[in-house]
Amino acid sequence: MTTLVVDGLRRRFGPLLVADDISFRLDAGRALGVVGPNGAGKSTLLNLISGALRPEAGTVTLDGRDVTARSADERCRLGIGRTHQVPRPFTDLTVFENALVAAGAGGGLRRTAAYRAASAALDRTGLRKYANERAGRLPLLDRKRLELARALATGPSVLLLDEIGGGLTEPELRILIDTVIGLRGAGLAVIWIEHIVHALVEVVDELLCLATGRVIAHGEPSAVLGSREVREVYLGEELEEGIAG
Ligand SMILES: Nc1ncnc2c1ncn2[C@@H]1O[C@H](COP(=O)(O)OP(=O)(O)OP(=O)(O)O)[C@@H](O)[C@H]1O
Repeated sequence: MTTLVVDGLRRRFGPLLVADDISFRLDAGRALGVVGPNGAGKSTLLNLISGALRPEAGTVTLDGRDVTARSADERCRLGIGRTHQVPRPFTDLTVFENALVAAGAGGGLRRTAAYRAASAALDRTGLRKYANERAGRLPLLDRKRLELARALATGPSVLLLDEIGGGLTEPELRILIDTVIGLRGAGLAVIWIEHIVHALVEVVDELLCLATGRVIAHGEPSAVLGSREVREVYLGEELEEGIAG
């Protein structure tokens, strides 16, 4: 069973502490939502897990293997896949070619295995019918799906999602939520950063709230959303929306 363990992660940017002793574990088939105000350190946390950033202290362990010293490319091959907040497809390549590049260059898969992984990623994200479209021509929902498909094509056991719900309509969001529920059901461990709290609450088993790089609450979603400290850092708006939704 895949287990991601994050232990005591710490990172600063200049004088600013953006990850302050962050620890948690996540098993296969579980989903963790990460919330927190702008600048809380959510994307930084994903970057520390994916290897885009190195911590000053702390470790990231995947299936009992310490990957802290591994590069982002190596971690991707070991099973940590991610999406980016701003989708970055190769706009001149087709949707299938984008997934194929991710399977090969990101996942380290070759030939038939890469084709299979790319093809499965398009099926899981509902993009099969656009396989031969140029990625640059896709509307927003499908660009988000392609970002997800590219992460899936790398063959992850841990999937890191960075605000893939932003800018979508409610029906589009519904499709995305169902897709992520399916991925978790298929045994992936999912970490999803999202400002749209009601979407997160439908998918995740636990929530973690960050503020100024520190975990201020972590646990069952309704308990986290009900906590006074969490409500104080949000000062209302997004969180009220989340609870109402
Ligand atoms: N490369 C960098 N150099 C310096 N400061 C940075 C860098 N990346 C992020 N920061 C700062 O670190 C803090 C945390 O940023 P981060 O992007 O992790 O927050 P976030 O919670 O993801 O925010 P948002 O919800 O707005 O995406 C912010 O104050 C940000 O300005």
